Amino acid sequence: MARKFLIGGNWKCNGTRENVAALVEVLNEGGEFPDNAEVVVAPPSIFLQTVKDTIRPDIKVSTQNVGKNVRPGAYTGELCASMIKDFGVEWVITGHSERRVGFGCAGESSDLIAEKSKVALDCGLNVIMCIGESLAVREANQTLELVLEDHMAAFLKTLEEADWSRVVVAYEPVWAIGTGVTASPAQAQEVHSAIRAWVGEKVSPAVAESLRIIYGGSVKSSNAAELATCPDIDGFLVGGASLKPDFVDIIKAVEGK
Ligand SMILES: O=C[C@H](O)COP(=O)(O)O
Repeated sequence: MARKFLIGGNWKCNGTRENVAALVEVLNEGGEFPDNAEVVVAPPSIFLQTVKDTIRPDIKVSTQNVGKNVRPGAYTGELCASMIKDFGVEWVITGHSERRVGFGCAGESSDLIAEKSKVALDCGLNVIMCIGESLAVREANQTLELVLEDHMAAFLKTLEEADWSRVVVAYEPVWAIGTGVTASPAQAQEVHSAIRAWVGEKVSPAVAESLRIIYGGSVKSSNAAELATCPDIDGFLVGGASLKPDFVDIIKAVEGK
């Protein structure tokens, strides 16, 4: 069965009330989306309510992170999985490289990210789990080692086979995020296909076949169509361009792919 493309817009820490409303309007007036595209946007938490209430029904909403605790409690600054579920949000993002690095604070480890992902899955949420290497790792020829044996291995250790049906893996090379440098289709395809083969071996061939592996890193409408022709690229996680009308063109770029 063909995998449906997942196109995610990660708004990161961007937006004012005014331009969030304007962005929602652009998306709402963006016309019909391709049948083979599923669209999710992840606004900053403070805008979740307004986006959820005003965005077109065929765009789902996601948080950009999730706490590791299932239940509400004394966790200042966190959103917990049961709270997100109760609020009616269906998706969460985990393990974005910006959270792994930590903005000058303690970053999130692969084990913590896997733990958070599992908690979210157990609460019935869908999870976009991010992985990806830095430029130094790529230049040292250690991309697959890091992505598979560290990032993916932590998920493997923590998730059960049934969990993978609500998982999307987002491969985001850190050197391509926000830099304008996109991985070439060949570079992205090489890693995506290695991830799928690894999942086939370590989890099951059926899970590997149905798993959506999306690419993130300077995706724009000008490169989306070509990336979408790669057999193991099942969509995109878009940062900068998801804040612009270009996001609608990225969604439409997967038409017929
Ligand atoms: O989550 C999205 C990625 O970090 C990609 O960001 P970017 O499209 O601005 O490069």
